[in-house]
Amino acid sequence: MADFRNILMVVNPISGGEEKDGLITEVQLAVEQINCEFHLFKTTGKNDIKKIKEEVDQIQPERVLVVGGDGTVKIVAEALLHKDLPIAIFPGGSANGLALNLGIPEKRKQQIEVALGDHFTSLDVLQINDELCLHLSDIGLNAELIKNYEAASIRGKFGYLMQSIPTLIKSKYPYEYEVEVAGKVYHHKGIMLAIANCTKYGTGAKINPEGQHDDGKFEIIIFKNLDITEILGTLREDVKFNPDFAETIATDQAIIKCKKPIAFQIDGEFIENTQKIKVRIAKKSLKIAVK
Ligand SMILES: Nc1ncnc2c1ncn2[C@@H]1O[C@H](COP(=O)(O)OP(=O)(O)OP(=O)(O)O)[C@@H](O)[C@H]1O
Repeated sequence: MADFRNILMVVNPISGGEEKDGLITEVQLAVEQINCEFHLFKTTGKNDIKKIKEEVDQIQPERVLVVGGDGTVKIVAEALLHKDLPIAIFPGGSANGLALNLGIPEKRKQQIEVALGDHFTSLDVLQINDELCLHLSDIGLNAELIKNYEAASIRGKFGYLMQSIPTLIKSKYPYEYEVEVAGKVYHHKGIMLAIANCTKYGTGAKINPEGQHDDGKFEIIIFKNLDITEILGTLREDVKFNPDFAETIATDQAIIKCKKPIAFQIDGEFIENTQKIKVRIAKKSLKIAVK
């Protein structure tokens, strides 16, 4: 176990709709048992990046524990950018895609062991326009679904399910994408274009079988149609896409243009309707505790 003096725990109190006091108490006990000072910061949804930066500057922790979903991990990552400070993830959102990709255990005791342990991975991060992306971003139908989910009042997985049929009915797909990679321009029509740093969504759907979070590359995957058999196939571990369904381009930077503004999401948060996206990778920028 690593040697700590201060640990900061950042908790999103509303993520995943679950109560987190039990987890906080358990982690606090484990931290105090190793004679380390425990500091707690609860996000408010307003200016959290700035406030976490201030907490970190004041406390000078050796590790930051994050309790929340992908959106919360992203907030913490933005606050810690360019600092060599490892984080640990306690999956606590309705979508925990990054934790799933990194194999963070499901049992609390093991999560605490990992969080206070000394095994790490170095995650590449993507810069997409002015935003950071740790995991997965997409332009098209899935982002449209997230936009509708965020505008509705029902949270959690059921909330997504409730929005899926109206999204399918209202969306104006196929969308037209122009992808510029290494001086080459590709034109595609499809239901969605994913920008993937990892392999899976938080639902377990494996949309980027070739992806690795630390290889200095990301994948652009264009999904051409709503083939339900292929979509269900992404739930298998050994996914192989039919080229009529999906096409993949691996790169370290790209420019994506759309004919009309299309819904665009990063790590499960709707960003805006957009027509142009610039993506580049920053290699191994975030140190995360893993098994
Ligand atoms: N106290 C708070 N009240 C309201 N929103 C908050 C609060 N703290 C953080 N947030 C917001 O929560 C979002 C991140 O949630 P996260 O993705 O981690 O969990 P989630 O359960 O997956 O979320 P969602 O159900 O919205 O997908 C960010 O938009 C952040 O600004």
